[in-house]
Amino acid sequence: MEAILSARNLDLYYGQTQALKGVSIDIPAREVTALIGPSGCGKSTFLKTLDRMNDLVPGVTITGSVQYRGKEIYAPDVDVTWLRKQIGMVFQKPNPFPMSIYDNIAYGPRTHGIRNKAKLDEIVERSLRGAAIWDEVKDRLKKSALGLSGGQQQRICIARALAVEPDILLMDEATSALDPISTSKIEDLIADLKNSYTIVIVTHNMQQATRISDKCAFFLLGELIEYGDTSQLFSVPKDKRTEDYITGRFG
Ligand SMILES: Nc1ncnc2c1ncn2[C@@H]1O[C@H](COP(=O)(O)OP(=O)(O)OP(=O)(O)O)[C@@H](O)[C@H]1O
Repeated sequence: MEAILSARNLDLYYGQTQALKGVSIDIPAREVTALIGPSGCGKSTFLKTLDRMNDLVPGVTITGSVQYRGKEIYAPDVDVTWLRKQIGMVFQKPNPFPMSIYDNIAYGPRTHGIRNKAKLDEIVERSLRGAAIWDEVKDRLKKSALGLSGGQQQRICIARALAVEPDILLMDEATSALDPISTSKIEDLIADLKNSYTIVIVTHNMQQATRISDKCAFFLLGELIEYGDTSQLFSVPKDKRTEDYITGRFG
């Protein structure tokens, strides 16, 4: 297995409160890894450590190691802008910028210095196609992204993430605010995207984890309890606590 992201003995404290306890994990390239576990167990915190989003939170202390393609992402010489270009994030609530669909997608490439109109047009079309929303928006690219439905807005956010050609996509409960049809479209999209990208998702929905993930990691109270192939984790969990969680005995 080629690990694209590896955490070792990762501890994270918010002030005095320990939210991650000695997490060690190898996340494979071009697969979907799902992080599951009850509310407050540290799933989002762990996801955010992977592109250093916790750095912005005052009072956070992080020890241990996270490597992206063998490079320590917490090393002092790491350019966080570069890191976040490699590792994109899609949030729970669709958050398109208050601007046109076109400008939403062109935003990232423009900040990275691309000005050429033909080049931007190409990136916008490729990204919207990649996020399976081109046909729905191609005739209204100059209209505000805020006029789209929630499910469409979320695909715009995925397209915006794809526009800077990331290596990895992190998704924090990216479908929990969406209706079942939009959810199913995004799940289909994730299945397509894993041919080209590594995807790590946080989900509360265990059916979703079984439908779309290859690997699954179960967290409890900041600890990684069990990690393995999704089919195995859900059919023959190794740890009693995993079994209790997936059978609905708690959480
Ligand atoms: N910015 C913060 N400051 C202080 N404590 C925080 C902060 N963010 C999260 N926590 C705490 O860290 C722990 C883990 O939270 P986290 O959001 O990572 O859990 P989660 O598993 O993603 O939960 P949920 O499923 O409810 O989103 C919780 O106890 C939470 O209260």
